[in-house]
Amino acid sequence: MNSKSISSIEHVGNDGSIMVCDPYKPQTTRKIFQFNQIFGPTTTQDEIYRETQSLIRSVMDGYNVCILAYGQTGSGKTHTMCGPSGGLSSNDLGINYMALNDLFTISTSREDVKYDIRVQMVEIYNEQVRDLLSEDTSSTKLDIRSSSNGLFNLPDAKMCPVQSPSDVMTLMLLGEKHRASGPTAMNNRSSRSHSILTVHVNGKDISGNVSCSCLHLVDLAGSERVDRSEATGDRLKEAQHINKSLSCLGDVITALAQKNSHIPYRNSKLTQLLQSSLGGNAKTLMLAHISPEGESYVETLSTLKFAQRASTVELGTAHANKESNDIRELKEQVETLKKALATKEFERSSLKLKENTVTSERTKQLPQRTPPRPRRLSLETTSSEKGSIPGKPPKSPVSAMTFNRDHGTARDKECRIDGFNRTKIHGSVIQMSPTLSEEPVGHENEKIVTTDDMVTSYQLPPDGYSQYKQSGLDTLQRTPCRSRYMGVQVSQTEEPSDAKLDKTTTSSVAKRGSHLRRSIQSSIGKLIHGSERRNTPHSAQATPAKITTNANNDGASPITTNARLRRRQSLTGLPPPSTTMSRRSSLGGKSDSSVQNSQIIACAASARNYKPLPFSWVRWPEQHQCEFSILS
Ligand SMILES: Nc1ncnc2c1ncn2[C@@H]1O[C@H](COP(=O)(O)OP(=O)(O)OP(=O)(O)O)[C@@H](O)[C@H]1O
Repeated sequence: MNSKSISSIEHVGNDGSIMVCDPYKPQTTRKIFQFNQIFGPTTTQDEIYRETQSLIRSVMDGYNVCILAYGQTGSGKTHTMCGPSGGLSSNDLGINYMALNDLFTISTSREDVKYDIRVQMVEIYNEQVRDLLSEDTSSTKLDIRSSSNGLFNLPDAKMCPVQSPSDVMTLMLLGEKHRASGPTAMNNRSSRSHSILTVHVNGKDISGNVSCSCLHLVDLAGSERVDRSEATGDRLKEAQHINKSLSCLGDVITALAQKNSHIPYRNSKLTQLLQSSLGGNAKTLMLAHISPEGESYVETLSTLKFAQRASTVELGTAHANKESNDIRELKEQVETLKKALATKEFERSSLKLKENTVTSERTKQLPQRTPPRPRRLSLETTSSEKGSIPGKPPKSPVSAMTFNRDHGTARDKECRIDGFNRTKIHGSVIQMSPTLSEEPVGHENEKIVTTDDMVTSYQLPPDGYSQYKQSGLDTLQRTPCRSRYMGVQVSQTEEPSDAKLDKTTTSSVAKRGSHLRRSIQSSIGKLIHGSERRNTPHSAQATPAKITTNANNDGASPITTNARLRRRQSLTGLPPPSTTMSRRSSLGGKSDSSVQNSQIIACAASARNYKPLPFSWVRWPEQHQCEFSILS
């Protein structure tokens, strides 16, 4: 303090009170603050340390302790904590050194406890944490990690074991050397960073009881008014970071004092690292440094207000981090069991994962070995398979009808029915959906719906339809009764107009769905295979009769082969096929009617292609049935 300047401190009481006023505005109100202890300018380092010695000793008992030096720049923080700048003399040693020295003294005095003391020293410079005990501090930027107990620490900071006070002296000189400092108008050797010296103390007595604690000795950078410190360039940048982090510290102190639910520890590296000391169960001591000169009245008032606020913070009850041998053994057992459990869980999950992998691989391989067989398909396939056995009739489609009725009816109700063909199309799709839903959806299943959507009028397969159009047979589309199934519908409704059909169809959706299904089912193994069987003497009569039965759902009006052939001939003008002609030759053979044959050839070729896959038999005949119906 300049001897010529006027002091802002009017009175210091023995009870820890202090009264300040602005010496340049004597008429302003005096401010009185109350603290635990006030130290004057003539107080020695040793006297200050003695006030803190009890705290230092409690570190050896397992308590966490933090001593902070706060105040404006040039107020003596570094002097108090580290001692005089430029070297350590035995007379003016700072709290840091004296504290560590004391720890060693206590350590040697307690013969029944073995202590392990390690030291870390870091600084927060421009909001970056740097290791002061590392040889190359510029490249050693430390990350703050959150530990399991929610507190922050610096696991990557160099931890130096110390055996004696001389070790401590060496490390502190190294840290001071590395610490960022620079001259300002307020201080020739102003600290431009916050330094944190952390002493980790682990003790273990002869009974096996252990204690673990740490001591934070914090020398904060001084708050400064830039107009007074005349900081520019790097100094200005440093000052901004310093003031910002100190502001964050003030926010945390304020939040703690007001017992807010949220404490903004994460707003700065400083408050993160000091979280356990500021709001935890540590024993914390703040040394507030002020400059008594009148020019610093504003800073002094600010520092005193801050310190008073900090003094109102209620820390949690400090407790020693001690563990008895029994507790420690139990904890070790718990940890061992936890690790064993985790290993078991891992093995179990690995096994489960393997099983899932094997299952999925099997599932992938399954379709290759066994093609998907929809329920309805099984009926039709059975029918076709049985149909290949002479004398054994195809399986009745009743079960398929029963199965499809429910689903088909439900779907029919949802659909907008605007005509026979649309109704039929939906019927055919609906028949597929419940069947397909029980099997893995295959590519061909998707094609079914697509094809139905595309060929809405007559349910032709796309390729068949194009060939059909090219052949000129599309004129048949305008003929209302080209489909056998349509013929059945017409006979029931008598009027094929859309309006009547809508009424009829809507009122008897379920029936029509059944008819459709029966029709398609009967067509699936009978129009295709049946036509093959027609070439054999025993099946030539049975197959068309079954088709009609399925279409009419009553089995009362069988159609003979001759009638069928006559009708085909009347529609197509083709001569009746030879009885010895196989289906393939009759459809795809050398017929005069290239138009009809080309159409049917497409279907037959499709049938050949799809034949190895029973699944395809389900979807293809539906289209084939319609195709065949139109042409027949
Ligand atoms: N109690 C004291 N007795 C003798 N000299 C002191 C005392 N306190 C501080 N000084 C001197 O005042 C100057 C500034 O002190 P110091 O560097 O400790 O301040 P500071 O608060 O740490 O400043 P900054 O925040 O800028 O680092 C130093 O030269 C220091 O030796």
